[in-house]
Amino acid sequence: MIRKWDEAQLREALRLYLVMGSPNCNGADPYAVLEAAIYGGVTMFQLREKGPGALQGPERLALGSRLRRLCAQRGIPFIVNDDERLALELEADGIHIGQEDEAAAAVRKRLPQMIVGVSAHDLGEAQSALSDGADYLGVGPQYATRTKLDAREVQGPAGIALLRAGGIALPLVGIGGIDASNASHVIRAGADGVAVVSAIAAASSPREAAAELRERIVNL
Ligand SMILES: Cc1ncc(COP(=O)(O)OP(=O)(O)O)c(N)n1
Ligand SMILES: Cc1ncsc1CCOP(=O)(O)O
Ligand SMILES: [Mg+2]
Repeated sequence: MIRKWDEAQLREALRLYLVMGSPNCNGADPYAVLEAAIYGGVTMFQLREKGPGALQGPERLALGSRLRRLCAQRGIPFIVNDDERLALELEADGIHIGQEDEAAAAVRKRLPQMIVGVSAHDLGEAQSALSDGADYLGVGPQYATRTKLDAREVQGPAGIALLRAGGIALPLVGIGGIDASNASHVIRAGADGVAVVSAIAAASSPREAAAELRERIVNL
């Protein structure tokens, strides 16, 4: 089976991963936020339309199609959070699922062509995700976050170092409370990149916020 993104390309794409939906954009148009963020250096995008005020039904689909098209035009992977049906409708490049979502092995089997990302909080979950066929891991929360109210306990970059020391070589990103001040610690712990919501989506200039993050990640 031919996948559009091989492992090396995926590792590169995970470098600066923007995760967001309309509730994260401080009233700004998510399209404008994503467009600016890509100019600033974002390399992958996940539509996570979740939380108070999240769009539903046709409005969600319409937003998803606009963002999907933008990612295709700019050549960056477009991932959908949680919702397999929406991922298929939007012809997404991938889907991200957590420990409380559908079983990763079943999703992998149904969607062999897609990038499958899985949230992992410890070595056991990372090993299961690997044997279930995950393409990458999201590991966190690295730092305190106000974006995900049901997030697990903060683990810090040490959580990533533990996975690497335990033999997990899969592409992975840190997520949770990451901004330009702490991103380098996450990369140094062994992550391929950082996944960010508010540090870019809620910034007064998403373009500048993305550029600053990128600078901190690339010039270590
Ligand atoms: C890249 C990335 N990592 C982790 C998550 C969190 O997924 P999950 O645990 O399923 O929580 P929700 O995002 O669904 O609230 C993610 N979305 N992306
Ligand atoms: C989706 C998710 N998963 C773990 S923490 C988190 C939210 C990260 O948001 P922020 O980057 O604003 O802290
Ligand atoms: Mg989820």
